[in-house]
Parts: sequence; C-alpha cells; structure tokens
Amino acid sequence: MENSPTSPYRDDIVISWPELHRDTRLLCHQLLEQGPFKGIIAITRGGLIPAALVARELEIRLVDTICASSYEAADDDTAQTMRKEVKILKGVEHDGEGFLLIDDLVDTGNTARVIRKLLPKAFFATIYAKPQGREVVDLCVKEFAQDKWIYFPWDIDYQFVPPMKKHRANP
Ligand SMILES: O=P(O)(O)OC[C@H]1O[C@H](OP(=O)(O)OP(=O)(O)O)[C@H](O)[C@@H]1O
Ligand code: HPA
Ligand SMILES: [Mg+2]
Repeated sequence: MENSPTSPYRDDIVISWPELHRDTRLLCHQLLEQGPFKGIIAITRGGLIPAALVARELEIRLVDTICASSYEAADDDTAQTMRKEVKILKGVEHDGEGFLLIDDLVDTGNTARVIRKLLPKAFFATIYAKPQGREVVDLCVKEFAQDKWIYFPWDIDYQFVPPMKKHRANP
C-alpha cells in the first residue's frame, strides 16, 4: 500500500482478523492479573472491537465509550495520516477509578494524553503501541517502530495480486 509523499510513515504492517483476535487474547491474559474492573470504556472507534473482545474474555458487561477523533483520511485517499487536534465528542462523568480504558493503539500518544487527563484513575490498555506514545498507556501487547503504519482488519480488504513474475524487469 502506498503512503502519501508527506506521510511520516515509511512502511506498513497489515493485521489480519485472526492476528488481532490472538493479540487481544494475549492482552486479556495480562489484564486478568490487573483486575477486577468495574467496567470497560472503549475509545471510539478503534477501541470498539478490541473492547468487545476484552469484555467477552473478562466477563464484563458494563461497557461505555469515550468518543474521540484525531485523524482523518488523507486527501489523496492513501493512509490515514492527517493529524488534527484531538476532539472529545462524548466523555464520561467520573475519574475512571476501577475502570479499564481500551484503544486499538497508541501512536504519537496525543489521543491517549488527552483521555488520560479526563480519566486519570483508569487502567489504560491498547493492543499495539509505538514508542512516542508507549509511556502514556499502562499495558500493550506489541510494539511497532514509529514509522510503521498499522492497517487494522476493518480498514482493509482482500484483493487480487498479480503473480510476482509479471513485475520482473528482465523475465
Ligand atoms: O496516538 P495517536 O497519534 O493520537 O493515534 C492513536 C489514535 O488514532 C486512531 O484513532 P482515530 O482518531 O484515527 O479515530 P478512529 O479510532 O475513529 O479510527 C487510533 O484508533 C487511536 O485512537
Ligand atoms: O498506525 C496507525 N494505524 C491506524 N490508525 C492509526 N492512528 C494513528 N496511527 C495509526
Ligand atoms: Mg481511535
């Protein structure tokens, strides 16, 4: 997948549904050591599917949301690399004590820093993390380099790829 020329991302990591499920279950094993939690707060939208999987494994039925937005699609329709100010569209009315905050990943840490301030007592977990944001969250299962763009399964599709031989300069 091609990144925009202005993008800081040089490489792509494509995550499949089974990989996301397996990584989320790995996170759950570690979360079981941290709980019990009163409930989960999913950070929309990326945190919604991981939060549903975590709720299933930890048998938590109280699931709330913090609705946030910080990226939008690039104009050239490539990767999502346009950064904006973090906007909170819906918060929660407590400091997070006893709650588990879930997002799909922490990249620059901008989103996580804003949400941390709103819920300073929550336990904050993401499936993936990049170095700039890692310290903002309490737990993650995998870390990737800062210049990798992570494609989640809900953002991609299977498609035909021509045989490698067709692209060779001197067949
Ligand atoms: O650490 P950061 O640099 O702030 O980036 C991480 C955030 O960016 C993405 O959300 P996005 O705002 O794109 O919205 P989405 O979850 O609705 O896709 C991702 O789901 C994280 O919430
Ligand atoms: O690497 C990423 N992948 C998907 N969404 C993101 N939001 C910030 N960084 C990323
Ligand atoms: Mg998000």
